[in-house]
Amino acid sequence: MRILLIGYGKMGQTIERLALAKGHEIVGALTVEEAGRLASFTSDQVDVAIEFTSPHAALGNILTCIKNKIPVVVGTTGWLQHLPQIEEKCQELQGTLFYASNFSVGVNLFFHFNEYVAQKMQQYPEYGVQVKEIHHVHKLDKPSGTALSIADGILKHFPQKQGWVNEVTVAPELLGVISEREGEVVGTHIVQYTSENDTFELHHIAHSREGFASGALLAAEWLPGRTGIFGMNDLLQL
Ligand SMILES: NC(=O)C1=CN([C@@H]2O[C@H](COP(=O)(O)OP(=O)(O)OC[C@H]3O[C@@H](n4cnc5c(N)ncnc54)[C@H](OP(=O)(O)O)[C@@H]3O)[C@@H](O)[C@H]2O)C=CC1
Ligand SMILES: O=C(O)C1=N[C@H](C(=O)O)C[C@H](O)C1
Repeated sequence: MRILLIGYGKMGQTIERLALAKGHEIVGALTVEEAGRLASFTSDQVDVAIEFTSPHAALGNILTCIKNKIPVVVGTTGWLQHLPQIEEKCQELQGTLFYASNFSVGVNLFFHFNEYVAQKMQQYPEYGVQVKEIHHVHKLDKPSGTALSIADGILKHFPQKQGWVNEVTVAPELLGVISEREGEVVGTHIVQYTSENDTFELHHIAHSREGFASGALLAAEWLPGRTGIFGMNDLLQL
């Protein structure tokens, strides 16, 4: 497959390594300096683009790919407020987008178990719930995209909670989502239920970026030939 990497940082470089090992071709790897080159690529040259850049760059990159009929896999977090605009463009131009707050198979299993546990725990009001995420100090967005997906999965089953706040809270109508930035931590997510008597946790620790990269590559192999907006549930059928 001919892959265009949009973003050539920690994720772009990990994806390149795994893609070359699987026999794929990298037709370009764009950084900030070369961002303007994106518009010149067409679907004749690229089978799929993989976008891991920064929250403020994702919207423009996605719209350019849709305009140029290049299927695009997006891992960048912190841009979901623009989703309605992207959905509209995608429908208008028959575009192809795959996005996930986290491409690791383990985290997507975690999402599944998180919802199962939330559904059960909602029946036991003596337990409080909170989400915690820990990432490296370079991360630009908070809470992490993964923590927001986890929060959505909890809020769906806790009708008494009206939303989340990015701090510790004891307000029963709010879900606390705590963000910590520490050294080079790849990505840790914890859901914690605590009563006066005990605490139990769902805990996911990414040991490296390979899990994210191999998931993004799986999505890129699956995507060409499809039209619409897809995510990990479509790919993994969990
Ligand atoms: N969904 C998932 O599974 C995962 C998502 N992420 C998310 O992916 C994103 C990137 O992470 P990571 O690789 O660690 O970040 P890095 O900072 O290591 O790399 C970002 C790269 O994007 C480039 N870039 C920034 N803006 C543009 C632009 N407009 N056009 C082209 N390239 C651009 C940067 O260029 P330059 O080198 O010139 O600065 C850099 O090469 C983050 O939002 C992160 O949260 C991360 C891991 C997993
Ligand atoms: O910025 C990162 O590094 C990561 N970002 C994603 C997120 O915001 O959830 C996924 C992963 O945790 C690593």
